[in-house]
Amino acid sequence: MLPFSRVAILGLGLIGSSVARAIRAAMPTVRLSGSDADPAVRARVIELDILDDVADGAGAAVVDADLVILCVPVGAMAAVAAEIAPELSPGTVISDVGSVKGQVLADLTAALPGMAIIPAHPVAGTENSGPDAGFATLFRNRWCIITPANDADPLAVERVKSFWTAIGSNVEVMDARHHDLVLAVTSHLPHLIAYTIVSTASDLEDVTRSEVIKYSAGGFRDFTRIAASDPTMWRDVFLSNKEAVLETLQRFSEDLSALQRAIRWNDGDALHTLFTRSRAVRRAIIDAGQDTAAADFGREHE
Ligand SMILES: NC(=O)C1=CN([C@@H]2O[C@H](COP(=O)(O)OP(=O)(O)OC[C@H]3O[C@@H](n4cnc5c(N)ncnc54)[C@H](O)[C@@H]3O)[C@@H](O)[C@H]2O)C=CC1
Ligand SMILES: O=C(O)C(=O)Cc1ccc(O)cc1
Repeated sequence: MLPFSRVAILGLGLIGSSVARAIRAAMPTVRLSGSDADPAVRARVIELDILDDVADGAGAAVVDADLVILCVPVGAMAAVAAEIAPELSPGTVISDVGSVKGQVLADLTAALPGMAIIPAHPVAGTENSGPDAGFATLFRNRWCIITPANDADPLAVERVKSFWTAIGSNVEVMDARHHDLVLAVTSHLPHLIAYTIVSTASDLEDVTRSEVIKYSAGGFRDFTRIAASDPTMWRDVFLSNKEAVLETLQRFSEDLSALQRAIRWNDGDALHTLFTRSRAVRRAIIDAGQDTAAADFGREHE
């Protein structure tokens, strides 16, 4: 039996449109509605024909839905929740895909008292945005972390778990605060570092912009992919996960200072030890089947 039969998706960019495509592929009988604040996105989604019904407003999209998924930047979750509040039927499950969970759980709980709120974070994405960037296999074999409050309805949690499993994800349930700490290290800090490196390189006065582009081999090129990620989305991530990001950044700055000292004092052993440890982390990720670059390449050519 399907966990949900009428799903509404609010925010039809990379993630919202991918969720829609994945539902169509895995659960074709589910009735799909949705909306987006941007009229150009709504028009494009109608052209792409990935939903049964594209409404002009979020309120109209959620009428009769048994699952509503908010796929907007984390800073817009509270406003969207307030907009849909009067239109929700009792028993509707509310979820989201935000990259930060503590703030979103608090915002949704405040705006939708008494509703079943089961936040989720598919740890899958790309640097692209908008409905054309989405694809049905985005969540296949990727983790989706579900972060319900302690007193959440266990049946609603099970239904959201089944939903993500049906579209190919591996599901883990975690406390929202713990999620935010883990993701600060594995996702938010790396994005901050990529934004900084690209900005530093293009600011350097003795290296012209064209040289940065011309000689952007290997490492720098990889950083530019991450640094091309959506500015609104990432502004919201850093402002919503301030505490964990600042804590992680403090640790990172200390480690960077230690490296600086090792280089200054020709401490080759310290450098070698650190680089050896890092290489082991990369190998562990590959052994665990979590290196997604090859998989992404495969998908683009499916
Ligand atoms: N991009 C990624 O790789 C991943 C993103 N996420 C999360 O998914 C969410 C969506 O991100 P993307 O799909 O990448 O962004 P996107 O920029 O591709 O799509 C977001 C859409 O939300 C719409 N929107 C913004 N404010 C709105 C409002 N008040 N009402 C209705 N629609 C509104 C925008 O017009 C846009 O079409 C974010 O919370 C992000 O943190 C989660 C996993 C991966
Ligand atoms: O493109 C990449 O490398 C990403 O890291 C994608 C991504 C961005 C944000 C998330 O919350 C989850 C995944």
